[in-house]
Amino acid sequence: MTVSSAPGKVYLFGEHAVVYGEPAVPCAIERRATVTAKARDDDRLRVQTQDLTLDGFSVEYGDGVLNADVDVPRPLVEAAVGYVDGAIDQVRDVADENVGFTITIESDIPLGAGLGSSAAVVVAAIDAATREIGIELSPTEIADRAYRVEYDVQDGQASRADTFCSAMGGAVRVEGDDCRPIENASRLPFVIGYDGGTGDTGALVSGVRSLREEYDFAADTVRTVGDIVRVGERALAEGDIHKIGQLMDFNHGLLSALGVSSRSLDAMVWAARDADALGAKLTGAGGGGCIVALDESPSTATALSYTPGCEEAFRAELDRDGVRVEAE
Ligand SMILES: Nc1ncnc2c1ncn2[C@@H]1O[C@H](COP(=O)(O)OP(=O)(O)OP(=O)(O)O)[C@@H](O)[C@H]1O
Ligand SMILES: C[C@@](O)(CCO)CC(=O)[O-]
Ligand SMILES: [Mg+2]
Repeated sequence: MTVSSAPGKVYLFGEHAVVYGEPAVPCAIERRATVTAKARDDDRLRVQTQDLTLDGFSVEYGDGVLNADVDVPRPLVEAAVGYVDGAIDQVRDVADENVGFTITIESDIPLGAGLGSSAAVVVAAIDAATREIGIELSPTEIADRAYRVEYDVQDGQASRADTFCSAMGGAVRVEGDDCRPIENASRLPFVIGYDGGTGDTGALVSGVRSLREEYDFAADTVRTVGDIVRVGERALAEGDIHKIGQLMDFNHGLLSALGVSSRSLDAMVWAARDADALGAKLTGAGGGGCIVALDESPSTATALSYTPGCEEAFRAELDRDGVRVEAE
């Protein structure tokens, strides 16, 4: 039995635009997905997951047959196991044989809410399952294989940002295939607001793609997000936290123009701004889920906890650890 974990993330800047080759800066946070992999005698895959939304179900499949042990609609089960299934396909590709596994997932990353739960689950699953059969992949190799899974599940519309960040930890910079850690990133006082909802990453990415194809000004908006990131990474290197906050606000405005915000995300962003946060924006695919704000004081978290539509507000520290083995 092997246990590995990998962190979720927030985007300081650049989600969506990163899909079209602009740079982005995601930062790993101390909320993790933990995956236990146990090799089986047969070549089947059994997935057990404990999660707020899925509320604990397990499925088993092999030979194209999928059995859920609870009465969950089949499309939901298929969607839910798509990432794990893809991760195990990658492990089988590395091993060059059809190894079977029982996979158990525990995660404190809200699902489908912009904190990169999918990337964390895939990265941790690839690490745990390869180690379980005696193969040790480097974090960059895990990131690359996890990216291929996200790319497939998101119908060919994915960047390397979430998976690279989860595998490496810390703050990272991703531009196309160029992925690198940001050394000595200044400490950022992240506060997260969560509306309890989710966004469909694939559908939101498709929406931005259509706007970009239809309007030159939408394509310009995507490029402008890239400009914000380029200025933002200099502010990050200089530790200019006020400028970082201002650029986060600008980035949120452009994401909103691209149609990926929502009433509750906007309400949480404005609650944070009213509480004198240095900046606030949605994080990840949007549509519903989480915002990230910068505030050293408790004001933003308190204001968010009284904001209608905000289900949970919490502080998140940068997690310098990427994927790591917890038990072997
Ligand atoms: N605890 C879990 N157990 C099983 N599958 C999970 C778990 N957490 C996440 N997943 C998988 O990840 C999917 C959610 O990924 P999605 O990309 O939509 O959102 P996200 O990664 O949380 O947010 P974003 O990509 O915007 O940062 C779930 O539908 C499920 O397939
Ligand atoms: C919206 C997006 O940019 C981030 C989702 O966390 C999609 C991706 O990069 O694959
Ligand atoms: Mg995701």
